Amino acid sequence: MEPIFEIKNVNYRYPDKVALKDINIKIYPGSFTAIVGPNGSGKSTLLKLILGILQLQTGTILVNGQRLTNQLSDKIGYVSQKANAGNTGFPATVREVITSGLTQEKKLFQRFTAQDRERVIRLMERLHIIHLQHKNISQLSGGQQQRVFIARALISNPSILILDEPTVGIDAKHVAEFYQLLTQLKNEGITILLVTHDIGIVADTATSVVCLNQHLHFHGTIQQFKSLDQVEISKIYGHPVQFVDHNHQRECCQ
Ligand SMILES: Nc1ncnc2c1ncn2[C@@H]1O[C@H](COP(=O)(O)OP(=O)(O)OP(=O)(O)O)[C@@H](O)[C@H]1O
Repeated sequence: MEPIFEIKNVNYRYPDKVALKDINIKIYPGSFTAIVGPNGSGKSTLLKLILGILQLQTGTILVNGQRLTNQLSDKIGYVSQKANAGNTGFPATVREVITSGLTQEKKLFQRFTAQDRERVIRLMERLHIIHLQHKNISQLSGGQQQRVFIARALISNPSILILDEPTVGIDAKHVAEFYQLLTQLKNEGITILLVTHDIGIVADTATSVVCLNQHLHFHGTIQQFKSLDQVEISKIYGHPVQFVDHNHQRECCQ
């Protein structure tokens, strides 16, 4: 199988800080990859390079074997770290927020069609937010808002969904529902790339794991990741990280 993403020999430095050193990663279609690592380890920088928000300095990133272009970036849906917290004062309804995800594929002044409206409704049904369609986004809980931002990212039918710490500020019950939704999307064939601090949730939902700390410290399947011992994981994090058994599953306390 050909990788959907190939990151080759990528280095990145900000004026006063080296963020990434010699990163090589292959991501395969239909996988759910969690990118983990301590604060400041380069996770968001890597996502921004993949998304073309930051320009590559060295190395290459291929999507479906090609360098990223505007056309290819339509295949990627993105939910940013600030998506829920930053938009709470935004005066728009759920339906308007999701419809705004279609503007990328519209030409200037092109109107939304009945088909577009139908697509938005079908997606709201699929994500169980149809009952919220006329509510203002600011009236929703963090978990509901996050579903809406995922819907906005999915409306252009991307084959890849990239999320940067999407559950910050969301309570435990809604976090669990949120990961069920991501698992459902993965089962529907969407490739998922998720930056998170939550290793416990990763162990339950991801199929592969990338551990960053400037360098690539680990890249393998979830089974290989679970078989790493605590000393190895603590080395990656630069401080002790302890796995505990909870309901026969390993969870992680940092
Ligand atoms: N615009 C910037 N200018 C200068 N340095 C930056 C900039 N953005 C990030 N950095 C630095 O680059 C390093 C990597 O940052 P990055 O945001 O990629 O880490 P991260 O793993 O996503 O962190 P966190 O988990 O805290 O969100 C950090 O030391 C950070 O301070």
